[in-house]
Amino acid sequence: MQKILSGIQVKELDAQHLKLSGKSSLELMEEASKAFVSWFLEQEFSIESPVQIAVGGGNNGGDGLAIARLLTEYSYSVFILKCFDSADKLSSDALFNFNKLPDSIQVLEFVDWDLPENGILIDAFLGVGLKGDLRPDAIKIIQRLNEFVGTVISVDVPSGLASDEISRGDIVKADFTISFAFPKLSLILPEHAEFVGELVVLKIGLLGEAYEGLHSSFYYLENHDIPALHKTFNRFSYKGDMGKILLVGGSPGKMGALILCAKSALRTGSGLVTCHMEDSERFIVQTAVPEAMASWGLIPNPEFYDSVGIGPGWGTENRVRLLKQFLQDFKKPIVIDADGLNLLARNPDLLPLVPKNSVLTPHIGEFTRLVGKATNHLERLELAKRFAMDNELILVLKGANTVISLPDGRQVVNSSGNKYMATGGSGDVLTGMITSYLGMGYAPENAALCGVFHHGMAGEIASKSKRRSLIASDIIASIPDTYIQLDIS
Ligand SMILES: NC(=O)C1=CN([C@@H]2O[C@H](COP(=O)(O)OP(=O)(O)OC[C@H]3O[C@@H](n4cnc5c(N)ncnc54)[C@H](OP(=O)(O)O)[C@@H]3O)[C@@H](O)[C@H]2O)[C@H](O)CC1
Ligand SMILES: [K+]
Repeated sequence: MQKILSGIQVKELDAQHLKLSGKSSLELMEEASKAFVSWFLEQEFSIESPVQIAVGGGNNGGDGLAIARLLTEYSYSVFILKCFDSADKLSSDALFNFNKLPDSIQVLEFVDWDLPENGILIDAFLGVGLKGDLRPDAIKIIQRLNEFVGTVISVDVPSGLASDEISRGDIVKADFTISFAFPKLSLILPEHAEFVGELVVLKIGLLGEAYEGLHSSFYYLENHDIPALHKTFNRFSYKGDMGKILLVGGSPGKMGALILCAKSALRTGSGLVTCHMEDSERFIVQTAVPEAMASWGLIPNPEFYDSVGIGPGWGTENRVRLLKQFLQDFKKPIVIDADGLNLLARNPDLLPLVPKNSVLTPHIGEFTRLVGKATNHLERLELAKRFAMDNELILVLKGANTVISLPDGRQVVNSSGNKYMATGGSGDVLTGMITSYLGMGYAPENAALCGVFHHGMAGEIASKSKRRSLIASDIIASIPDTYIQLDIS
């Protein structure tokens, strides 16, 4: 997994990397710009779309100038919007690329810019070199850039966004942010989602020895990390190997949550799924999910199950005794979600009974009730880290970039998923997936990472054809495609 570095560390990395690799910063700029252009070409933006590139005086602007030159090689009409006073204000690498601009590129003073109705705006005004509060001239430029109605693509970070803290005020609102090497911490904070748009991270040769030497407790979970986290099964495997899991949840009017959870566990690969619920509701499960078994009345024998998932749609009335008994009887890691978490929040004496390395999956509301209130997401992530370490639990804080806090202090930021997944039942699907992996004998950390990643990826696949019409069942229906696309048998 790739480490996520802070803005200050990026500076350190740059200097160290150049020293150790013998590469020049100009070579690195060319590499970053080429990676950007490869991504740009993959999007198949119309060649008719004029491309405006807002260029600042630092190396972010230098990237923009190199991108401009490279894009003309692919017949795009490119305009440079000068957001710096004069060439003598440019960094040396930016100046080099300014002088290499082909004559076909028109260079406009920012003040002379007539906002076009459409097209593409590449924002290479300010990158990670932003220091302190924005100066008034920069604020004016950003406000103007935000009046553009076409597609806005920010280079490395949306201009005006600070790398390591919560930013407020004037920041470019991008449709896409194309960040180099690894995401900067601020790009994954929900407070910045409206500025970052869709985040794309492009690999550049910055990740050698110098990068290895820098410490961070934040990691980024991507496609290529996933296959190694999975267990493999052979042709002698039988349904018992694929795990026997118990899902406890549902209540009158909320049986859908348990059903989604069960279906998702089955699609994830569980061999045997049993749902435990109130007597009155058992027919619903038996009808909706014929592959699952139903249990009601007496508490099922925990010895029989490889893992347990508790909470979806469960309600909190008269549940404490049952939850306590599960926690006492079941010694292996379990998954706790939704009302299971609300019960823990109201009965903190139960927390020490939760088996070590269990996976808790709160959304922000549940997190606040269970762990505490934070004034911003950075603070919340710090609370999450402490909670996971102190209680030796895995805490999956759900959101646009779900963060998995591990008992050893690492915090893993998920890269899959999108805005269309914010729909009822999406969390129940995740609970089914993680419980399923635990039941298959995955180490709890791998179960949480695989569950979160495949869940997000299934949502991405489903939303290609569903967009805002996406419902939780569509995520379940796309789980098989995640295995196919990642070549997992
Ligand atoms: N290591 C990498 O990953 C690579 C990074 N690249 C790109 O480089 C930028 C970082 O470049 P840097 O030159 O360090 O800084 P920026 O271009 O982001 O910013 C410097 C310019 O910003 C102006 N500035 C700074 N603070 C303010 C402010 N408060 N208000 C207004 N303007 C501000 C500054 O102006 P000065 O007059 O103060 O000097 C500069 O003009 C990184 O983000 C990547 O895009 C490489 O190209 C590839 C490898
Ligand atoms: K930028």
